[in-house]
Amino acid sequence: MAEGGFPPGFLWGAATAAYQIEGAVDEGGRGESIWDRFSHTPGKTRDGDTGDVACDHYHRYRDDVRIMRELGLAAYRFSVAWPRIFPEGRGRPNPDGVAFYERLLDELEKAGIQPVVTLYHWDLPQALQDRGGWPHRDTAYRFADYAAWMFERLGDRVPYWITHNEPFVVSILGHVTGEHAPGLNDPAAGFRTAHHLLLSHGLAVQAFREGGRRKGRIGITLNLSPVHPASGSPEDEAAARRVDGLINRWFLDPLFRGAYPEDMVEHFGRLIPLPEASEDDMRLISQDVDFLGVNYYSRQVVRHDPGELFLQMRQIDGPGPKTEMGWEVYPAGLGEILRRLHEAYTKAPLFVTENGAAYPDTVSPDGAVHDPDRIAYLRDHLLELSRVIAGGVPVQGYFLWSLMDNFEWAHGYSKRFGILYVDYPTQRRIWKDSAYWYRRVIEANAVVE
Ligand SMILES: OC[C@@H]1[C@@H](O)[C@H](O)[C@@H](O)c2nc(CNc3ccccc3)cn21
Repeated sequence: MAEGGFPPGFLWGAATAAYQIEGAVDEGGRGESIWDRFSHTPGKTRDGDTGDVACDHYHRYRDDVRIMRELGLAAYRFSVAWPRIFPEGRGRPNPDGVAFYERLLDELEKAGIQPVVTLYHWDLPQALQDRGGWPHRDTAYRFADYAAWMFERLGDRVPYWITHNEPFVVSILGHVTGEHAPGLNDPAAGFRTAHHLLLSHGLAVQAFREGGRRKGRIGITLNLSPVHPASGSPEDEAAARRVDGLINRWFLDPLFRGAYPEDMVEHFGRLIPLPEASEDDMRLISQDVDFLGVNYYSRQVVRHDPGELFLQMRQIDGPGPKTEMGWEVYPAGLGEILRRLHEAYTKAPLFVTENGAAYPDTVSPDGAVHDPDRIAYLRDHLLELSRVIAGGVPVQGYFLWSLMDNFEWAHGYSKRFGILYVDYPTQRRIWKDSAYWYRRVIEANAVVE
């Protein structure tokens, strides 16, 4: 392949998530989620922003799919809101809830766009949180019931299933730092959550396999980052290894090696009561997946800090340019993490299930949205991806985060990741320059200027 080129059939897509774009939180029989409760809790999100309306995608999905078709997307990654299917998280399914996703699948099918469905992108039914949430082992079995029901109902129409989006973020930001729903500060609950998310993934994979002949493929999506020491000192190298041990290896090792990383079990075991990891659990967790989804945004740079309780480290800014999130633009990190996965963890196909950047986009007097920094970010990461694939790593698709500006969790609507600008008061979608550029990349199946 020429420099910047991609293999024939490479799957070009864009990604979103239910709570970030759908809105209509009280329509169609949807139950409350932990993000409804969290975002309506004063002080938890910027300016008190909530997903009540978001991008109103619940009502505008036909127009949004039309734009996806005009972009030339081959695939669209979205998540199903569990509380739309099971408003109480369990029991009787809600026909209006699944009907929305069937309508969305109809539009995608008409547009020739393959659906990539994430079953859990952070919006746990509040009713399950009230019964203990992810720290409670029973929630893993409720997720498996939800997943099995979805496989039965939509399995013939969905070629790619992703069980979870970023168990690290759900565990740590939701249950240790408290920046995300349900907003806990309880490390022991965080590690129980991590184990139950992985267990629920394994139970779902088992249900998927037991469902007999299945046309689709199933995997999981992890946020993965290379972790570099701030200096070559032994202390900084060790700090980087510890951070790598939590962000990356705490999830990769159970999934692909059937055990938690020994060094980190030793490290955290001294600080926190860790959950029992039975052989049966680890066998379920480490079943083969058909693919691994990788969300990549940036690298981490860390130095030793003996005063920090959890990992004795301090994250520092890398020298590169920063996006609006304060994340360093570091395209080489995408190649580093993908090559490491292929060499050290799995020969399974990989997908970049999220990559993108937030910048302070504005609508120019001419009505256009000029976002050269985003185009540069995407171009550099796609050039890196092209080189990785040319080097033999089986990356089969790329999903840009995000199709449209949306509710950026605790940052509310203050951060814009979309290639479509959303004018929230009117809900107009305005193509940014990066949308026109991405359409040209897809048409060429190669990076363009
Ligand atoms: O922040 C941008 C996106 C977010 O909108 C997606 O819902 C989520 O899947 C997502 N994950 C990351 C990268 N991981 C991460 C790490 C620490 C804090 C927050 C996100 C970025 N993003």
